[in-house]
Amino acid sequence: MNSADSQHPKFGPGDEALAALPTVYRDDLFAGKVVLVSGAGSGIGKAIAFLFARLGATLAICGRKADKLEDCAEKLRALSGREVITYPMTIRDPEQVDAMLSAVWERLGGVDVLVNNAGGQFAAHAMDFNVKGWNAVIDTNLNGSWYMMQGAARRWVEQGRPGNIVNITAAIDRGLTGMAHTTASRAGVIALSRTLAIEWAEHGIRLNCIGAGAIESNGFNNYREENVSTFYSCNPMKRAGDVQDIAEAVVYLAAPSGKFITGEVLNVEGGMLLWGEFWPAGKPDYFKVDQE
Ligand SMILES: CCCCCCCCCCC/C=C/C(=O)SCCNC(=O)CCNC(=O)[C@H](O)C(C)(C)COP(=O)(O)OP(=O)(O)OC[C@H]1O[C@@H](n2cnc3c(N)ncnc32)[C@H](O)[C@@H]1OP(=O)(O)O
Ligand SMILES: NC(=O)C1=CN([C@@H]2O[C@H](COP(=O)(O)OP(=O)(O)OC[C@H]3O[C@@H](n4cnc5c(N)ncnc54)[C@H](OP(=O)(O)O)[C@@H]3O)[C@@H](O)[C@H]2O)C=CC1
Repeated sequence: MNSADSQHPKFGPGDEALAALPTVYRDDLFAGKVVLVSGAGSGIGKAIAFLFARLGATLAICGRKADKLEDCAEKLRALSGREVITYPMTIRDPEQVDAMLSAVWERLGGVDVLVNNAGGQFAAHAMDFNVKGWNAVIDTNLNGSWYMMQGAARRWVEQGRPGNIVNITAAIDRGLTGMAHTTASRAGVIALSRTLAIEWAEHGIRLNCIGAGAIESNGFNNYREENVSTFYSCNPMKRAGDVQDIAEAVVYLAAPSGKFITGEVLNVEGGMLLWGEFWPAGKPDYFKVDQE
């Protein structure tokens, strides 16, 4: 997405709108804090970065595409007047993760909050997955998030300072048809976070997950139009969430409001776990009920 497109994306708010979205938080909540957001060049990650910048944080952002990151960083600098570090890399490569974390720690002296937002999947029925596709999703969402978590935690322990991790996952408790690979990877991140919340409590490290439902964002561009339309009716609210719903939930968990919360999953999904159908790869005939 180039700079012009980022003002008028097909899905979700443009940059100008993003910078002015209403928020319940006070504008110095993260003053003096450093926040690292992965996948912040677009969609939900960008909204998270914008909100933390508005709340006084210094941002470091990473993702694969340098141009998207730089475009986002320019807007963040204009918004906050503070330094913003960009680091193009893939979270799938542990060496690139390590190099990025070292660079951020060196430039900013450390990080207070890590938001593991980078990730994704493709919509397909599980019978049709090939090995490469399965591995790509697991490697990105599960392994990538793990490298980031361990790398940050090691540095926090070394420095003797507390840390805070929020992982963006999906609302998977009822399964997600057409996304079996992502449910496996997100369940892995959730189980990992619960376990690490115990192991790393002695170091003052808190870890929590957001279970996102259908959130209107740049990510919708990866799905066929006829399937995207179902994302707006897959919950009792019969609408998609917006990127600020996730950004504000992340801030709630990362701020002092979340100081007694760890190992938790906060589902932000408009009630989708109670009711609704979601068919990102199309509805199989088996589930089609004749309407009389
Ligand atoms: C019960 C009610 C439930 C309601 C639920 C609501 C729940 C929430 C979910 C809402 C919708 C979800 C939204 C989002 O998550 S938005 C999106 C986030 N962004 C993305 O997903 C980014 C786009 N995806 C990717 O980047 C890729 O999918 C991937 C993660 C796999 C990374 O791929 P990469 O580009 O790095 O490529 P690789 O070379 O490593 O691997 C590509 C291989 O992957 C396979 N593949 C890719 N696409 C498809 C496809 N469409 N069908 C089948 N297989 C696919 C394939 O093996 C690729 O290899 P080849 O290219 O060599 O064939
Ligand atoms: N939108 C929704 O309804 C939902 C989204 N989610 C999850 O929320 C997160 C954000 O998604 P969303 O904003 O919607 O979609 P986007 O596709 O806009 O965001 C995904 C981000 O992840 C980055 N990314 C992907 N792979 C890698 C990698 N290997 N290394 C580094 N960065 C990577 C991308 O950056 P780049 O292009 O530079 O690689 C991109 O900025 C994802 O994990 C997504 O699966 C979960 C449930 C629902």
